[in-house]
Amino acid sequence: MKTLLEVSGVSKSFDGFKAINNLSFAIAPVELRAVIGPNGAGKTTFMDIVTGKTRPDEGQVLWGDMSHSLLRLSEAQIARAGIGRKFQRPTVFEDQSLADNLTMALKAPRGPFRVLRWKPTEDSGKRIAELADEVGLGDRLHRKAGELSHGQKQWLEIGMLLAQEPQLLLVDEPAAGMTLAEREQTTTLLRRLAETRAVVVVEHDMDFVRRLNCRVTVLHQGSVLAEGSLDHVSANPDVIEVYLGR
Ligand SMILES: Nc1ncnc2c1ncn2[C@@H]1O[C@H](COP(=O)(O)OP(=O)(O)OP(=O)(O)O)[C@@H](O)[C@H]1O
Repeated sequence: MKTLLEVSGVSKSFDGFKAINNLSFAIAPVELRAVIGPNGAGKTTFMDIVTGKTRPDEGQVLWGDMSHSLLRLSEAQIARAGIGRKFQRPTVFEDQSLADNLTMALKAPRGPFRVLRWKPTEDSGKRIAELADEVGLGDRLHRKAGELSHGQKQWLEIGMLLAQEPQLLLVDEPAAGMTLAEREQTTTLLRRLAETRAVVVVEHDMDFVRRLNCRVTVLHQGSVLAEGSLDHVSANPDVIEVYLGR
């Protein structure tokens, strides 16, 4: 199997506490993966390490066909290499229209001078409409982002990430604060996005994870406790003890 991202033997301590402990994780170029685990299992720290926000004490993080190490790259370089991260709280510009938000995202990524040189073209207009369609907001392009529901803001932000054409999308607790209908649409969206790229979803909501219908990695005390289908990991006595059974 081809691997897009390979994390191997990674550890990270904070004041002597091992938040990540000899963690290994790999994802294919086209794959949807859910990461679950109790509070403090290391899920956020794992994403911080992949995106360059936190430097591990040991281990490797390798990326792409050429297995380049990400460890020496800055957060901005890692984003440009093709890793997009969606934080839990949406951070869209509420006073701007959806089209303006998406325009900023199109301009943003590739170095500071791109913003200066960037001019709207017919192509960029088309791309903005495509991005809005892709996240189910095609009919709201000229509405202000502040008028969107919480779930719709999350989709807009995913659209803004897609503007940068990430090969790997990391999504932190998308279901939080969403209505049931929004959660259902979000699972559909994430599954569709993962048909052409790698998507890692960190989530506590087990119904949401079930609907993602993908391979699940269970983290516990900074290591992988179990991996496989949700049914497989749910039947694991260790997983039941530390997470699902509580
Ligand atoms: N910058 C930091 N300084 C000190 N301790 C930290 C830091 N970042 C994380 N930790 C600790 O590392 C452990 C793992 O935290 P992390 O946030 O990665 O877990 P998590 O699985 O994302 O939890 P949650 O589900 O609650 O978001 C926790 O015990 C946390 O307190």
